Amino acid sequence: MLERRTPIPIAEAVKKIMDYQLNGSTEHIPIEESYGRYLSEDLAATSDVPHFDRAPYDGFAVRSEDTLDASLTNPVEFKVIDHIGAGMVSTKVLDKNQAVRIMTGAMMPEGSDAVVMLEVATTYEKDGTSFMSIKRKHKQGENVSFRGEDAKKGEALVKKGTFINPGIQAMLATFGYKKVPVAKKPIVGLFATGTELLEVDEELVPGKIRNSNSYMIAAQIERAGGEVHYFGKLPDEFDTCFEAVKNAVNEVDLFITTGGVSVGDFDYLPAIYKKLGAEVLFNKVAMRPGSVTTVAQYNGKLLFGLSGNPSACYVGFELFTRPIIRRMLFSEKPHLRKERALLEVDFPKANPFMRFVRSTVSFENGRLKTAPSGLDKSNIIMSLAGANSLTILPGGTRGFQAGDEVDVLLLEDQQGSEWPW
Ligand SMILES: Nc1nc2c(c(=O)[nH]1)N[C@H]1C(S)=C(S)[C@@H](COP(=O)(O)OP(=O)(O)OC[C@H]3O[C@@H](n4cnc5c(N)ncnc54)[C@H](O)[C@@H]3O)O[C@H]1N2
Ligand code: MOO
Ligand SMILES: [Mg+2]
Repeated sequence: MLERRTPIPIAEAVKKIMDYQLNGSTEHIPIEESYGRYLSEDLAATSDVPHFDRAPYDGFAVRSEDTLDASLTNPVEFKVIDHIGAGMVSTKVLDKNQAVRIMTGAMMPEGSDAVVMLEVATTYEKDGTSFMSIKRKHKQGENVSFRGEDAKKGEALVKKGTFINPGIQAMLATFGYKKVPVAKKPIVGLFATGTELLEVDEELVPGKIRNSNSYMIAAQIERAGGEVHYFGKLPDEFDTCFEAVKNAVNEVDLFITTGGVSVGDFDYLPAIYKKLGAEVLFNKVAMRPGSVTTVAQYNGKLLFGLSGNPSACYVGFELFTRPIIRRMLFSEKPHLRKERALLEVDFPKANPFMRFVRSTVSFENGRLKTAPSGLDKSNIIMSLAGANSLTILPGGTRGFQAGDEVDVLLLEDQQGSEWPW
């Protein structure tokens, strides 16, 4: 007899997964390789930045008190006693009406407390000695980049779990991180199931299709921050699949299969979970697409039985697998970022289940708007290419109209949501 499946609300399904407090771990990698990884420790400033007062302009370091009488009608003259570039340190101590020619980035000489920009100084020589004069006064601290103005030692800067962007790389370098503590990428195992599946380089033959899910999911795993361990494709044969899954699960942190989770005669995943003795957390979710998404727990490992239908598979990954990967990357906001957007088209048909429409969000006059990125059926592949978001249409008895404000989940965003449900 056909097993009846009871759909559970999506929030409940996501919660059941997130209740598995899978821990991330740290590894130290060369800073050159850290772009695109996730910090595994909070970052604080290990020194003041800059760690000395310095000139932000090319010009002359002076004592501001010596400039007080300078005016258009009364130029004040300074004797130039030294000449330093960035990285050089003057050994001179400024005395009355003395200046040091200084370049951007050089340390302020002792005694100086202001910088005269080259453009406002008149320079000349008398008997082989350099002088400059100015026609306006400079305040104490004028044109000085002070120690600690960028960061103070001990100041909290970035939280762990943050995506390392080019700016964070600059920060890491500034604080001397030759090796960077990052979250180890969770290893996500992947099998595609289906006797109909051809390899990418195989010619099309009647009844068979090229396996696209593996490549799609592999890219999604990488986008989420995980490492793909692709085991290949499997035919719809119980024993072959059972043995393959049983052996593969032990080699990875999380495990994904695509296909074979529905109620077809060759949909073996439910029976495989049963024979393994895995605990099924849910096997039906009140959502479209991806309603057949099945998640099980086996020896503390989560097994994601994603639908074979490409769009259902895609959505199932983003809603259920992505957040646990991000959690293992120490993120405090592991779910897709949720925003409000204006619908650009009508969806007249009511749907009992919550729908996730592959969409393109864009900005118009500072407001987000959203439109489907293609045909909205779960077996459709082409609509995935332009999808940078999932538009959420809650289930119920009514449809939606262009101009309605709806929630969208952003797929390409690093900020995330703490809990979007
Ligand atoms: N009687 C019912 N039939 C179906 C139901 C249902 O509730 N009752 N649910 C439908 C829904 S919704 C979905 S979604 C699919 C889920 O099917 P499976 O997860 O079991 O996946 P398969 O049957 O293996 O494949 C479905 C579909 O996707 C194609 N596919 C599979 N793998 C790949 C791949 N790697 N690359 C590209 N395309 C793939 C496959 O050829 C099928 O066309 O079940 C419905 N049926
Ligand atoms: O799981 Mo199916 O629509 O729900 O694609
Ligand atoms: Mg099936």
